[in-house]
Amino acid sequence: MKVSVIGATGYAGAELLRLLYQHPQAEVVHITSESHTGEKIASLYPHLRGLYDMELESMKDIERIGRDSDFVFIGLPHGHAMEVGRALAGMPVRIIDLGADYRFADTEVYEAWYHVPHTHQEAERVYGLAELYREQIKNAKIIGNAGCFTTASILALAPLAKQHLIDVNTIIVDAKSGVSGAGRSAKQANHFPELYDNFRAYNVAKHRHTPEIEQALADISGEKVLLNFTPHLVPMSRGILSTCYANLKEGVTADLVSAAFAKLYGKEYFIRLLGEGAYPSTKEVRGSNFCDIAWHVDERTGRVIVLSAIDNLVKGAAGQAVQNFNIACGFEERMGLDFVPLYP
Ligand SMILES: NC(=O)C1=CN([C@@H]2O[C@H](COP(=O)(O)OP(=O)(O)OC[C@H]3O[C@@H](n4cnc5c(N)ncnc54)[C@H](OP(=O)(O)O)[C@@H]3O)[C@@H](O)[C@H]2O)C=CC1
Ligand SMILES: CC(=O)N[C@@H](CCC(=O)OP(=O)(O)O)C(=O)O
Repeated sequence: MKVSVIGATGYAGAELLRLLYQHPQAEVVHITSESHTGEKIASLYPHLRGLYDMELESMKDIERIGRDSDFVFIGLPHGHAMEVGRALAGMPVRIIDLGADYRFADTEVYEAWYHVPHTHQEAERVYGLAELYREQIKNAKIIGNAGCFTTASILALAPLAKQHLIDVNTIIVDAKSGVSGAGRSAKQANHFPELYDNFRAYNVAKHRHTPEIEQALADISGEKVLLNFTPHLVPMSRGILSTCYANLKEGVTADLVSAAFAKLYGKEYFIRLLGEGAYPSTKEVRGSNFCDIAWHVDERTGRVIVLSAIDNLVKGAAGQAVQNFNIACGFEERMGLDFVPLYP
């Protein structure tokens, strides 16, 4: 398959190049950047030196890139992928967008939280969370790859929402991310003295991943879902740990909770069920496409606490995009993704 990466100079795009390099069925034909057109990717990411020889191109001639490609991966900030999607709409090329433009079924929700007009409302799109939307992904023209915090949090709660074991309107998601989640461009909050030896929450009660988690859990449970999501920034480069709380319904036991996880994920290679009472950690999934999940039933409070860990750049972005690419192509889902986590 000929593939191109739009926005190859971002952290998500560069991680895609790392993964695609050793994918046996993908050949990268175009990589783009608007601010480094004409340069080699290794001048920006020396870890890729010797691996990609082509120059970064502008995406101005996106139709030509689309004609040359079976798949286009987009790693642009939200609001920009829609322009690419519209330009390629009449062509056979398929699209996997790592940003938020194609994640929402209801574009009014997107507009309300992202504060930009949705300019490709008619796009036929599917939500790209591989384990939960596999059937829809198979034939999709446009895949809106799930977000990073959202992947960790939805996967943690989906079995309980699906089996109606929790009151979905009592959910609290408390998540922590490494700083690569914020992208490569310089921001004061990500400056070393602000980050180092520090730990803080941000965007409380207003983070854009809130409606994305609500959308997926509502779809899975068949109920309207309102929840609280609080992200935190941790001074590490990669990794997300999501701690999710919900009230258990009357009579729900720890065994029922464990059975719900086994039923939904028992055959999922990339979801590793650590079981009741265990503790996933970001380092145990680092560099891999795994999502490690454990759960704790607190009989005293009647709550369940689910913990999930992913690498934000892999299962939370580029790895999931390749997993979706594999599904869309009918390839073995693990193809090019069978990494042992980089530990310690
Ligand atoms: N980082 C992460 O962990 C995750 C990121 N994502 C999503 O992936 C996308 C990229 O994120 P990330 O790689 O972190 O971001 P970066 O800030 O690291 O990279 C952004 C990329 O977009 C390009 N770009 C920036 N502004 C514009 C513009 N106005 N027009 C065209 N291109 C532009 C940049 O290229 P250049 O300036 O060279 O042209 C660069 O390639 C985002 O939508 C993000 O939400 C999703 C999940 C996780
Ligand atoms: C640490 C950090 O800043 N994380 C980003 C989320 C990651 C991202 O890029 O957003 P998507 O997953 O929706 O694409 C944030 O909170 O906005």
